[in-house]
Amino acid sequence: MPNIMEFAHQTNNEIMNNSNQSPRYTELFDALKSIRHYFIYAGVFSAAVNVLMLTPIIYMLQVYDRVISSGSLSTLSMLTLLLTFLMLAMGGFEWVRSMILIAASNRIEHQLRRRVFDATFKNALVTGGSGNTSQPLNDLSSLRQFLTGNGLFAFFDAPWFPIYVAIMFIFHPLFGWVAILAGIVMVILAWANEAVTTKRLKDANSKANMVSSQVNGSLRNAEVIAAMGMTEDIRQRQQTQANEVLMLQTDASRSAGALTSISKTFRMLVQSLILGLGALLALRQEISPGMMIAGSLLLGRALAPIDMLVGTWKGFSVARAQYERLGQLLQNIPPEQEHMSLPAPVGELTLEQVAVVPPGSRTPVVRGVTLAMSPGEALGIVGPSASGKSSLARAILGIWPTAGGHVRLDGADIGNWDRGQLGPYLGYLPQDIELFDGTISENICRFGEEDPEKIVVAAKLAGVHDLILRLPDGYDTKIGATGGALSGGQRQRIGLARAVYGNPRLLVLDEPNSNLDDQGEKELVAAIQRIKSQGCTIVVISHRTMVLHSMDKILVMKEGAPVSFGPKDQVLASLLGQSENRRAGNA
Ligand SMILES: Nc1ncnc2c1ncn2[C@@H]1O[C@H](COP(=O)(O)OP(=O)(O)OP(=O)(O)O)[C@@H](O)[C@H]1O
Repeated sequence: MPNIMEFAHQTNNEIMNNSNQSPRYTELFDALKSIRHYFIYAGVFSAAVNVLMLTPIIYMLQVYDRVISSGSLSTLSMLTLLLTFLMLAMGGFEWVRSMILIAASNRIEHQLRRRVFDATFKNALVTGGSGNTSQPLNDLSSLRQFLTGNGLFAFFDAPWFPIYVAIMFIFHPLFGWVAILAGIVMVILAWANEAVTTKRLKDANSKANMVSSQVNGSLRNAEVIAAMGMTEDIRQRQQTQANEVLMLQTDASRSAGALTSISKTFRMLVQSLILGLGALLALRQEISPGMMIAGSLLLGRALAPIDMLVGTWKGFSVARAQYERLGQLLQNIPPEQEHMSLPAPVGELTLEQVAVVPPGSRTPVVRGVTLAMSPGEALGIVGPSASGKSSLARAILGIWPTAGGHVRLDGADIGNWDRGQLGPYLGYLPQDIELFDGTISENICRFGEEDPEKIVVAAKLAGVHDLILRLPDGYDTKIGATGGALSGGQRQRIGLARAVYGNPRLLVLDEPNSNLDDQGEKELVAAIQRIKSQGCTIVVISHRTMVLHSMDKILVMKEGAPVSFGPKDQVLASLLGQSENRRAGNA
């Protein structure tokens, strides 16, 4: 079946490795473009701030060259009044500028949060586990914070460098040349800073993220680790990687720290030297004493943003890496296409030559499954371990795309349904039942709007109502992410209540009885009968015969392919016959 391999190849290349394409990050760029007016306003206020920053210099020039020589107190008081007013205005403009940037950052977060959230989840699905990280959401909030941080102001102020230099040229050409030279040296220092830190910081960050997700994974399995005395080995593994992060970060911080010190020292030195140059020119009567001091102040002003750029380069590099990671994610995971709204499904399930390739893999694990189920019918899937049962269940639910053939619900390909619209009509109890942090009722109603009546109906349908009432806080009992105060069997049964919440039309149960005793299994069979009688199509993966006897049809899987499919009695009889033949052969 060559088309399966092609699909797998395409899946890997197109979905996973779009990173090979030239990075354009159109979506992220467009989002930033949509808030450009905020940056324009911030630029206008920056211009006003930068013009007003000349006020103290002009004031000083006037005081030196006019007030001191004329001894006019009224001129001094007028100038001082004007200075106070303009400085207050400058402070106000600076405040407005930072408010504008805060508004811009809130806007970008609102605009992208939902999309990044969806992409983060879809990424976890399509990468088959390697992309299970909340990093994109952290990246978004850090990027937003950078947009409001001080570092960004440097980018607004830096373009004013030529204007300050032009004024210095007017004072004296030598002043201008010194400023240009100093600016060039500072830019070289900033560039060197970038060159030595960026790669190290990027490596350190991705390693740090890996370490943190490994630690989270270890914490989730704390019991296994403690029981088998693995703490020391896990700690050492974590420590080795944490040391690498530390080394990379230390290296980057050391180089950045050295270059920042050099840059600061250089700026202070040049500022003093220009004062000396000014004194020389004043002695030669080429400039006034006021200009001598104004020159030094102007140089300080012109170089300040460049100095700030050097200081914030680290933050800028981190923000750029975040921008690239986010851009890459949004590029790899395009927004969900709008699907046409379909009428509520009745539960007609058809599989046509279905083939499945796990995300991130190239090998098909299910091939050629064809079957049809009517509403209210139950299908049992049996087969040895790793025969593709759970993979087929995921394809039936549309969590994994089919690599060949079609899974149809009410005639429409499961992939063409709008997930938001379809979700309430589907119920799923996976093999590893994950309950979420919250109360039992929140878990049962899938964290949607709590409807006590529907919650109790679901609990009764799943046969767990009495069990829940016996718990200390009943439906309000808090359970942690790992199931908290519940036993394995209780978790499984509450998972079943969550799956049947809202009267779904298609219910997929992956080994729902793995943690149940005989009594629990009897209750499960009764629950399946109740759910069936409501017209829900049920797919159950199970090894146990008690559950299989309550099914209508059975599919037997082996090594990813269907071995037989048909009415329960017929398939079970043939399975029984086969195993008796084997036993007779062995005897
Ligand atoms: N995320 C994945 N990425 C790659 N391969 C996978 C993934 N999940 C499952 N597989 C492979 O698919 C094959 C079928 O696995 P699946 O879980 O569907 O089997 P199963 O019949 O449900 O097994 P069991 O009865 O043990 O639960 C296995 O060989 C497994 O290694």
